[in-house]
Amino acid sequence: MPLNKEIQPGDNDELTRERLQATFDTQQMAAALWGSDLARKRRELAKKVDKLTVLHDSKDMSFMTREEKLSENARKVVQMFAHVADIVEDPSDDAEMFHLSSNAIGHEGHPFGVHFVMFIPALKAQADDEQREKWLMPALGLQLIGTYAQTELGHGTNLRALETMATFDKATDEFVIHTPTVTALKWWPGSLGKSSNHAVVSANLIIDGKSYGHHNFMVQIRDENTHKPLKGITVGDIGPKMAYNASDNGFLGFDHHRIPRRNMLMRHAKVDKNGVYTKPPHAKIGYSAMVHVRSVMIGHQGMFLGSASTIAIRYSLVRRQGEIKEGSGEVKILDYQTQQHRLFPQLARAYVFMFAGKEVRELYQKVLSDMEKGETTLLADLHALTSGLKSVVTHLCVAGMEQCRMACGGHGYSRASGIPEIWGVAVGGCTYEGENMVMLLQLARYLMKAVKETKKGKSLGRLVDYLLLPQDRHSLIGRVPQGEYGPHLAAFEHIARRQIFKVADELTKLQDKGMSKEIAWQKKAVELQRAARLHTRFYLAACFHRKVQSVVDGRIREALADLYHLHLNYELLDMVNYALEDAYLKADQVDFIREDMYRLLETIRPNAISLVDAFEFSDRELRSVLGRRDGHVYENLYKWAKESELNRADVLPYFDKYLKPMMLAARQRSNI
Ligand SMILES: CC/C=C\C/C=C\C/C=C\C/C=C\C/C=C\CCCC(=O)SCCNC(=O)CCNC(=O)[C@H](O)C(C)(C)COP(=O)(O)OP(=O)(O)OC[C@H]1O[C@@H](n2cnc3c(N)ncnc32)[C@H](O)[C@@H]1OP(=O)(O)O
Ligand SMILES: Cc1cc2nc3c(=O)[nH]c(=O)nc-3n(C[C@H](O)[C@H](O)[C@H](O)COP(=O)(O)OP(=O)(O)OC[C@H]3O[C@@H](n4cnc5c(N)ncnc54)[C@H](O)[C@@H]3O)c2cc1C
Repeated sequence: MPLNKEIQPGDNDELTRERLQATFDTQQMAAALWGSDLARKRRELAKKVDKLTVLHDSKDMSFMTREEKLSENARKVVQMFAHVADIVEDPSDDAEMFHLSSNAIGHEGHPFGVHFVMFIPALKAQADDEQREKWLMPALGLQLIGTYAQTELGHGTNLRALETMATFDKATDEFVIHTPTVTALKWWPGSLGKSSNHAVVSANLIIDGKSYGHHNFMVQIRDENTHKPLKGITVGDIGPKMAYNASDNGFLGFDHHRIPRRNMLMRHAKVDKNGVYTKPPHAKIGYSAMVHVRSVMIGHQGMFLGSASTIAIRYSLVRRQGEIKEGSGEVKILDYQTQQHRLFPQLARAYVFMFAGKEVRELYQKVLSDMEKGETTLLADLHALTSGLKSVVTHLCVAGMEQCRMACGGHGYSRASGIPEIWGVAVGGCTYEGENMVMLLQLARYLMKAVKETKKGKSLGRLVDYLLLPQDRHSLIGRVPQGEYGPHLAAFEHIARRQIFKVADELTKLQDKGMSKEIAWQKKAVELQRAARLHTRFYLAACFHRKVQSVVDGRIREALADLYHLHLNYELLDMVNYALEDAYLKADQVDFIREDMYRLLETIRPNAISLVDAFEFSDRELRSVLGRRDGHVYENLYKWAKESELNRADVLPYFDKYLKPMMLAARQRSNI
């Protein structure tokens, strides 16, 4: 039995030979990546989706208009729910459902995207028991379609400036929801434009003329039967986007629209019938749906980068171009060192992002169950961690995916590669759920508080314990045996700690000179976001270390360790300026890191296909001609191109309408 479990009769021979070189069992690696239970469920659900033709794309989405895309994905999502009990083991398991939707529907969006990822989590965390009964149960039972309407045309980041009003009317025991200006229109919510009939709406709570800041309200926006907007509500689609065009992101305006008082989500903050307001136990508890998405995004983004790496690495083993030694025949492009250097570090990042995604979900679950008991101590840690990870992971993912696209040459630019769409979806993640730079500055706030605690000999939390440790003056990289690469990890720690203390000292100096805290913050904002990035990159490297250490099977651990060591080298070189500034690393150590990285590229090369096969993306899920498991790329690229709508006729009307008359006229002129 070969160790790579993807080998099948009829596959491209080149790929089979590559797969036979695996040093580990790909299904065991899949278990390390996804968790053994989820890996098994993914495998089984993919097989079931393969058999259920009603879940298959009716044609490649690249050849569809937006309306066709919306309709196609609405059709598939309805079929998916109709068959869900036969396909998944536990429909209430978000991870299993996500993988089902990834297989059957893809990532271009569908009417229930925000319903599951924000609307339901908002109800779970913020609705009281009676409200859960009223809306959560119908939402889970698909009796209604919900969205999360927070961002406005004028403001997305600065939530304190949101303008939508929810004014309490004591006489009728109602809130009057109103959009006072054009900039107050809700703008962007997913599935709002044409699909949803309910929304969790963020609006400023106003009682007796006093504003209590924004709170969340349940608002029905469309009639349950006719689907027409209710009186006092204007709603529509905001138009085409870079990608994600099967989602109808929308706008929404209210003209003194009335809802019952009990439509304010009241698990934590409350308003009684006399207009008496009760504060929540934590000022930011109403932000929980955002924290939820930030926590799931990390693993999803890792998956997007894993998909792009799979496509590029498989294709690089099919594509031959040029010779390394003259006369010895064209080589697979993955045999070029530059191609390996382009792709393997992205593969390593995909792995670690998936591991970090798992860790952060565990912390989220813990915080959620604490919150249920009114306990909010870990909320700040979770906010800091998710803010940093969300920003660094999305940024590195899209940079990595772009490398994958370019590594596929011309065919990478074609939608047949599958990379443009997932890149477009992933890059949205740099903006949604908190613009990256803004979220890095949120983490920086936490880090600056941590420095203050450290100076008192205390730690703000587990994530920043390392700030209490003393700084070494010189790195031991290349000075001691490599072992588990401890000196490399220590270098990540050193770089992060130094930048964090450096910027904290600079802030103090500016304030000592009389500058206000806010202006000093502005003067150092770029350095602050750098501190946040370095802290997060250290977290990621340490997470990779924890994962490798936890693996029991020797062959899996060895293959993972190669990726981990490559990651350490590659990322350190990417941040090397920070280590050179204080001469922590010497030039010869940088050379040592480089040479070790080149060695690791060669070590990883024979396992490359098995490391991507271990993601176990089905062809249906990958939606890529270049990334096909069987490697039959060229004949299928030709087949795909023939499906282009432009090939429906040899001559298209625009030729007769514009080009032919122009050429005829030009010929006539030349005959005169
Ligand atoms: C069938 C299908 C099945 C399954 C489907 C499964 C999955 C689906 C998959 C994909 C999903 C599909 C689609 C999803 C795609 C997109 C969804 C995107 C949705 C959105 O974008 S919603 C809108 C998001 N908006 C934002 O993120 C706004 C960003 N801004 C902010 O968060 C805040 O304004 C802020 C944090 C920047 C600042 O807030 P503030 O002004 O109120 O606070 P301060 O800066 O003054 O800070 C004060 C204090 O509070 C702390 N703080 C801030 N936030 C939090 C928090 N969340 N938790 C805890 N603490 C917080 C902050 O740190 C300060 O603390 P300090 O101690 O005073 O320093
Ligand atoms: C695909 C997609 C789906 C979305 N889905 C939803 C949804 O379902 N529901 C919803 O409510 N919203 C949704 N959004 C909106 C999204 O959450 C916001 O666009 C996002 O939070 C960024 O806010 P903004 O657009 O106001 O950007 P801005 O804040 O205007 O950002 C513009 C620039 O200003 C900078 N900037 C802003 N503030 C600061 C600051 N304090 N310090 C330093 N720099 C700053 C930013 O870094 C950025 O460079 C979605 C957006 C996208 C793209």
